[in-house]
Amino acid sequence: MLKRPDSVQLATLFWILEPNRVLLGMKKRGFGVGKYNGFGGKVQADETPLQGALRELQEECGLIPIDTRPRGILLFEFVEPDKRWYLEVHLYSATKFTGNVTESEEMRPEWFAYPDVPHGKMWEDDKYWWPILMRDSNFLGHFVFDNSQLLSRGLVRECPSIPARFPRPRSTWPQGIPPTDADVDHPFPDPPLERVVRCESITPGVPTETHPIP
Ligand SMILES: Nc1nc2c([nH]c(=O)n2[C@H]2C[C@H](O)[C@@H](COP(=O)(O)OP(=O)(O)OP(=O)(O)O)O2)c(=O)[nH]1
Repeated sequence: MLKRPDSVQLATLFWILEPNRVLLGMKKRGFGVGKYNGFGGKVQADETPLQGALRELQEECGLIPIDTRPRGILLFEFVEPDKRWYLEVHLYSATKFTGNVTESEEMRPEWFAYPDVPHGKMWEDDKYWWPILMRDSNFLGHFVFDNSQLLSRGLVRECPSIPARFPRPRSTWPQGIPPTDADVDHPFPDPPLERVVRCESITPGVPTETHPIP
């Protein structure tokens, strides 16, 4: 029997989306090493997610964004044999920036034309929300990873406005108790939401279609 979850870590992801190309970073060390991703990392205790996102972007690739927009929150749930823990990742994007693209100890930046984005070398959940990012909309997502790495199920919802924190069905957020096993199957608030995409019962390693639900 799993223990109650005891850990929620805030993190960020910043996407530099020019009209014809996106700047990705190849993670050179640590969690997700070898994968291409946006730029980001853990939010520090004295920071808001936006402050953390701006700091991480500059540290990892040297850029200062001009037209920053919040784009979504992803709640990643990692289920391990004796515990489960959560990463609440706040996503931002910008199309304009100042500074020069610079490689850092953590990330090797590289521009990709949109048709060439290396989805096979990115986190497995990304393909479920990437289309929403690409059509300039926003989203909330909840993904469960077994043994920290294998995506086992998830749910993404396109939604026009992004709340300050990932919404919970109970009013205990943000001070209170992380979700129980029962809560995490229904992590979203009631509508209004424009579109739901489910990717449940994923067979590890097998690409699964997303299913828009009208
Ligand atoms: N696109 C995508 N990004 C993810 C997924 N899971 C996941 O942790 N990330 C991102 C969110 C964060 O930007 C990063 C995790 O933070 P981190 O642990 O790498 O932080 P860090 O190495 O920068 O460490 P630090 O500098 O904050 O100490 O990876 C995922 O499934 N998809």
